[in-house]
Amino acid sequence: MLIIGVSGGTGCGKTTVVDQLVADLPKEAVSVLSQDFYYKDLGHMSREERSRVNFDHPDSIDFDLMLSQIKELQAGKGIDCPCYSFVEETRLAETLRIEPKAILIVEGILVFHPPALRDLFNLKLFIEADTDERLLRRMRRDLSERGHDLDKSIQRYREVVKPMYDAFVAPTRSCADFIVPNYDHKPANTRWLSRMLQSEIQQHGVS
Ligand SMILES: Nc1ncnc2c1ncn2[C@@H]1O[C@H](COP(=O)(O)OP(=O)(O)O)[C@@H](O)[C@H]1O
Ligand SMILES: O=c1ccn([C@@H]2O[C@H](COP(=O)(O)O)[C@@H](O)[C@H]2O)c(=O)[nH]1
Repeated sequence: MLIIGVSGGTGCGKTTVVDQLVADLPKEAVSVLSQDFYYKDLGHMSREERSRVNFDHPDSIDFDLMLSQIKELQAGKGIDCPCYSFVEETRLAETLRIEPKAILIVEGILVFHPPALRDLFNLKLFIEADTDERLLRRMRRDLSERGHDLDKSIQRYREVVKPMYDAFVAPTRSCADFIVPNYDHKPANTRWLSRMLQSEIQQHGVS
């Protein structure tokens, strides 16, 4: 199994780039794991307490579970991974079945942070967009999809998102094999990678 890590700051376009790659590859050859699936279960907290959690600090992610599930996939076993609701700010009761395939893409702001996870990747991509563009994309998404209001979104960005990006995300840029630009209305070029992965699949099969 080839494991590809995709990271970069909030709003840089990780999901967009991963979707592009998935669309270019046979669906029986690729599965995707998002770091977002592994936000810790906060069901024991009130709404008010959950809204004060720092979701940009590595401690907010259950990396032990994430690592053990990736290792299960590597061993050829399917996993039931947790589902997370951004609107409820906690884990949902349902799980998502993911089967092992030839290529596993793992994406998230902090996936290059823990050395044990970083070392599992055969290829590391860091997606890059200007900071102001990332902020605008994030605000639009927070308001339209994640149930935040403008004040909450601005406050979180200032107090948590930006400082945590500087402390934990930006330093991992240098460990990436490729920096992939994804600027405003100039979609990232991922054709080279799709072609490389297609030839890998042809040589080694889909599982
Ligand atoms: N090159 C681009 N130009 C304009 N908007 C983009 C571009 N890439 C992504 N977006 C938009 O920005 C938002 C955040 O992108 P997304 O892929 O979810 O980022 P991430 O997963 O890194 O947080 C989405 O609404 C997406 O459609
Ligand atoms: O309940 C939550 C959990 C996380 N977030 C924010 O999500 C981003 C990471 O996701 P991206 O898709 O990479 O933007 C992180 O910056 C958290 O602040 C949230 O808003 N609510």
